Order: sequence, then C-alpha cells, then structure tokens
Amino acid sequence: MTARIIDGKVIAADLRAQVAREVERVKRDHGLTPGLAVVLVGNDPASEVYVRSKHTQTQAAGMASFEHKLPADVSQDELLALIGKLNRDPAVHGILVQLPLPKGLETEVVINAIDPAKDVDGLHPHNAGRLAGGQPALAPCTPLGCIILSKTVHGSLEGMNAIVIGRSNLVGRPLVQLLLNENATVTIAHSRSRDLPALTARADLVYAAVGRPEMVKRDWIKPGATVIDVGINRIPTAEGKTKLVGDVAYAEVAEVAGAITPVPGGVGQMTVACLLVNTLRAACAIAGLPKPAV
Ligand SMILES: Nc1nc(=O)c2c([nH]1)NC[C@@H]1CN(c3ccc(C(=O)N[C@@H](CCC(=O)O)C(=O)O)cc3)C=[N+]21
Repeated sequence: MTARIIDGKVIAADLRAQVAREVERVKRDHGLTPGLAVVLVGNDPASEVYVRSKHTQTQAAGMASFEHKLPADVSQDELLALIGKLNRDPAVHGILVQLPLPKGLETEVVINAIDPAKDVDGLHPHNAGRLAGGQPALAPCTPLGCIILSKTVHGSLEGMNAIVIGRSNLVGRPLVQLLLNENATVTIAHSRSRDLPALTARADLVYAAVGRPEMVKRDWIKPGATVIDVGINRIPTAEGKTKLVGDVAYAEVAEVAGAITPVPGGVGQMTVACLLVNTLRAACAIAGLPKPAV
C-alpha cells in the first residue's frame, strides 16, 4: 500500500481564501480590518523565515500586519512594555510572540502579559484552561491545522484511536484537547513512554510532535493509519547542505500508512493559515460581531 499524500499546501491555500473572503465582508459591512502583530526577538534565521511568511500571508488575506523586531538583548521590561502597547492598540486584534525567546527572557511571564482576547497562539493560561475545560477558546494554530488535515481524510474522527507523541504547550497538550472535542480516543505519549512502537501501532491517527528527526518508523504504524507529521527538523545532508525532515521516517512510513503529511508542505502550511483564522475570529469577538464563517 502507498499512502495518500495529504497536501497541506492546497488545503492551506483554500483556508486562506476563505479567510480572505470573510475579511472582505467584515471590512465592507463593519469597517473592521483585522490586524496581527508579530513580535520577533533576536535573529534566529528559521524564525525570520516564518515571520516573513506570516507577514506576506496576513497582507494577502487583506488584514493589517505589524512586525516588531527586537534585539536579542532586549530587557524583559522593554518587551513587556511593547506587549502592553499592543494590548491597548485598537488596530491590533492578534499578538504572536515568536518562540523560543532568547535566554534571559521568561517565556511564561511574557505569554501571560498578552491580552487573552488577542492571544492568537492560544498559549495564555486563560485560553489553555478554557480549551481544557471544553469552553470556547482561541486554540493554538498547529493543533488546529492538524485537526483540519485529519478531517480531510476521515470527515469525522469520532471513536478513532489517536496517539499524540509529544506533550508541549504549543502542540501536544492542546492537540489532545482538540481530539477529545472531536470524540477521538486519545493516548498521550512522550519521551518517557514505555514501548512507544507498540502504543503507536494501535492508533488509527498518529500525531508526531516530538522534535526528533525521522523517529517514527515503518513498523510502528498500523497499516492504513493516518500519519500527521508535526516535526520540522533541519538536518545536514551528505552533500554538506541542509534539508527539512519531520519526526516521521517519511519514505518507509508512506509504504504502510493510509495517508501521510509531507514535510515541508504539510502541517507547517496549516499553522500560518490557522493563525489568520484565529486573528479573524479574535477581531470579530473583540468588535462584538458574530463568529465568522471560518
Ligand atoms: N509563538 C509561536 N507560535 C508558533 O506557531 C511558532 C513559534 N512561536 N515558533 C516557531 C514555530 C514553527 N512554526 C512554523 C510555522 C510555519 C511553518 C511553515 O510554513 N513551514 C513550511 C515551509 C518551511 C520551510 O521551508 O522552511 C512547510 O512546512 O511547508 C513552519 C513552522 C510556527 N511556530
């Protein structure tokens, strides 16, 4: 069997087009232009690439994009002052602080300073807690993207056995909550789990989000399972260059899986598209408008 390839590029482009239509409508009918502020501290080259693509796609969807670049040695107080300013800025409906932050800055303090209504990353304890309690919340973009990709294959995830490998605040934990909302049966695995291959082999849905290049192997996968690869690892090639690989050994797993996401071209594409969705939703909520159609 050869897996169907889940094309994140196409699915994300479709989602962005839906967002753009809704943005046009709220602009026209309500004079509301959703705005996203992205804060980048330091100059990690990979982060700069992501931030640039967020900027381009935000503008392409008709939203306002505000980029704030701060030096790696910025003080915590200066960063908090910027977040305070963005919290009060009526043109800003979404605030994303690119992670990881350079040493010396306390991620928790910085995240907790973001107005929960503008927390389009879904990382503030207000949103994380609401999500865990089954209440409406801004949910993190990467897990949202994972759910959308899974539903393109299965329609409904109800009753399926899912395994989430990884328990980060940005991906694993919120993904578990979203899967529960979809009525999946969820196993949460991580680096200390015993017999990960056997656990994974029971799953109809496999979400690999550990950050270890090509860790998930062919013999871990139940034939026909859907494999969603959240990993983005840059590794050296034999020719002295680098390439992106996921947490899944793609070529071998694609021989047994029913469907699989590529890296690049899978989950990463959805992350940015879902950021636009969250910004649109946050803008409508802040303006007291009904939920948008996307
Ligand atoms: N506060 C915060 N929120 C995040 O959501 C967040 C973050 N910090 N820090 C870094 C990670 C990583 N991330 C990606 C976004 C898009 C792609 C993406 O578009 N990837 C493309 C290509 C990437 C390439 O070629 O370099 C793809 O997979 O097809 C990847 C990774 C968001 N993150």
